[in-house]
Amino acid sequence: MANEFPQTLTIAGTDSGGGAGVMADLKTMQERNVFGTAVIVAVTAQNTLGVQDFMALPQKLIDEQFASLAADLKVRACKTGMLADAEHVHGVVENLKRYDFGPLTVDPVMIAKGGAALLADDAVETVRNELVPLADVLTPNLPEAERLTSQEITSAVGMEQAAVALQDLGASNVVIKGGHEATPDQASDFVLLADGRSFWLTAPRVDTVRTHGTGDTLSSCITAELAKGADFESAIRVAKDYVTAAIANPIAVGHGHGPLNHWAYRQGGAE
Ligand SMILES: Nc1ncnc2c1ncn2[C@@H]1O[C@H](COP(=O)(O)OP(=O)(O)O)[C@@H](O)[C@H]1O
Ligand SMILES: Cc1ncc(COP(=O)(O)OP(=O)(O)O)c(N)n1
Repeated sequence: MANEFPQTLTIAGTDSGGGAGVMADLKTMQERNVFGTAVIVAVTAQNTLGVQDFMALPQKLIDEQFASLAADLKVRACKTGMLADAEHVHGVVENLKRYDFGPLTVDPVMIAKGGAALLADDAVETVRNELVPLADVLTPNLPEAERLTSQEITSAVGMEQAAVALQDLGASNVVIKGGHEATPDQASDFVLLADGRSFWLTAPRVDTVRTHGTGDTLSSCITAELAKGADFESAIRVAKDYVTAAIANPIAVGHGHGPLNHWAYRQGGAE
């Protein structure tokens, strides 16, 4: 039905602390005026200090969540986040091939800011071979781009080369996030679009530890914009402004890597 309210889907893990994973995704989707749904792949015991424990759900229950959504809702865009291990990456890929949930944004989550592994080491190959080729948008941070390309990235040129390598693996549009870059002044992401055009998105680097869930927030905002019909370039540009505002207007929550301010963009926070 053409006039159905835009519906989105996140396929990821939960964060009991509310700052990352499915929680960050749904907050972002709500703020961007789309209806958010979720397939939970893993449950973490997590707060701003780190990940204390996690468990992936049985694949059968994950398959059933996909089937429930497909039987009723009209999802227009979806994203993946924490997928835990090779078996679950493969199971999610099978479901993404089975159902049409619109353009797919893949955030290839591997390691949380506190250092906890959210993807088993041997699953990187499954992400590279099975999930990346399905990605309409791929949003690795620098360590993830290095793992996926098996290349060390030490410069802007290295980010540009990695984006090309990731397109060669089958991703259509690539955003290499520079949050982990050692630049004191700017947070710069490199974007390579499917048609070959490329550009840098640059924002002032905020000197803060409240950066929990930045990657999730960026990728779920891209998903929300795509669900509303935006083209890939516009969706990525809005998402960069959204995450920048959410980082630049911090809220005091927790004692470690605090979560973002998901209201900031709507309230006219620095973009
Ligand atoms: N301190 C910061 N100041 C401003 N922008 C930031 C900061 N840290 C990250 N970002 C931005 O947040 C987004 C997510 O990047 P990143 O933190 O690298 O992802 P991830 O959470 O997956 O590690 C990117 O647009 C990046 O440039
Ligand atoms: C359940 C869950 N999913 C993803 C992450 C990582 O999120 P990210 O946006 O990369 O944020 P940081 O971990 O870098 O803060 C997570 N922590 N938990």
